[in-house]
Amino acid sequence: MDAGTCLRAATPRAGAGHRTPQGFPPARVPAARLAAAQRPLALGLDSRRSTGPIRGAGGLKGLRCRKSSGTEKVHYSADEALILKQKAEDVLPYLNDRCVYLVGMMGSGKTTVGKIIAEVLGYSFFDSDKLVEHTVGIPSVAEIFQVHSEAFFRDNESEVLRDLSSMHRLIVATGGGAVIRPINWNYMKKGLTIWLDVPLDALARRIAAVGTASRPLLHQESGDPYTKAYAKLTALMEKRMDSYANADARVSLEGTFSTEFKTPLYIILVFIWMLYTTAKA
Ligand SMILES: Nc1ncnc2c1ncn2[C@@H]1O[C@H](COP(=O)(O)OP(=O)(O)OP(=O)(O)O)[C@@H](O)[C@H]1O
Ligand SMILES: O=C(O)C1=C[C@@H](O)[C@@H](O)[C@H](O)C1
Repeated sequence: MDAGTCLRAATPRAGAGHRTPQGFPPARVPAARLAAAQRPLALGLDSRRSTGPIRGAGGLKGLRCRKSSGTEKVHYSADEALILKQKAEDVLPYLNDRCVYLVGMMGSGKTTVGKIIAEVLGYSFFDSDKLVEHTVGIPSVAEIFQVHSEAFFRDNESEVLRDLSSMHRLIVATGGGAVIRPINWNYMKKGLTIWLDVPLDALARRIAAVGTASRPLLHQESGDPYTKAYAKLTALMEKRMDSYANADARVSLEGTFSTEFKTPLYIILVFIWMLYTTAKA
């Protein structure tokens, strides 16, 4: 499948009119380049390297990024890394130390993409689900839902977002449902918000592949995981579509099951481009 037809960057509202900034690649990277990850390069996603003290930590003071269970390396060729570095340098002055919040449905890649973006920009990465687990003292969102309730989880999620909103230079992967509470938008709008919009079909496949146990809103005891996840995601998306559309920008992924998308370079480039246009606006 042609990458250029599968992935496009778009603004959530029609007519916002983002222009391609000078020097940025068109929203298309040759497949050959994507496949050319020959020389592994120092763009590792090591969560332990993104853990420096953060400014204005408020209620989350002293907390460090704990999302990853280990070191995940994403290998780029030297050419690709250079492109990313240059694009990051273009974006940073416009970000002006603001936080970037990634919003989107469960499985849309907020964590995967967020860690890479943080690495590229030299920002710290946080996952709001993990922060809720940390503050509540229960190791999984599923257990928080079980022991307490969804409402309890949402209250804590709002508190986490409030605390994060006083900080700087963070990439935050938000929980899939963080968008449903208007107060959370008050917090997130202190930074930039990007909606990672992935077709439900791709989401259901990804989620079915890893199981639904960690995602309480999708969990079911029996039945085909893909079919059930797809049905539940569809219902959730119907309720949330307008909320996601509050984001400052939308990155839309179509036909994501092409193997090309296992290499996130293209997505990252589009993200950086969206950040550039949004931050500059
Ligand atoms: N572009 C992609 N192509 C294929 N698989 C992907 C892509 N991005 C992420 N994935 C896979 O999809 C799954 C979900 O990704 P990830 O955890 O980053 O999503 P998320 O939005 O943070 O989810 P949640 O909100 O449920 O925590 C993971 O197994 C990840 O490897
Ligand atoms: O979409 C949702 O409502 C959720 C997504 C996850 O990230 C968790 O925040 C939780 O499982 C709820």
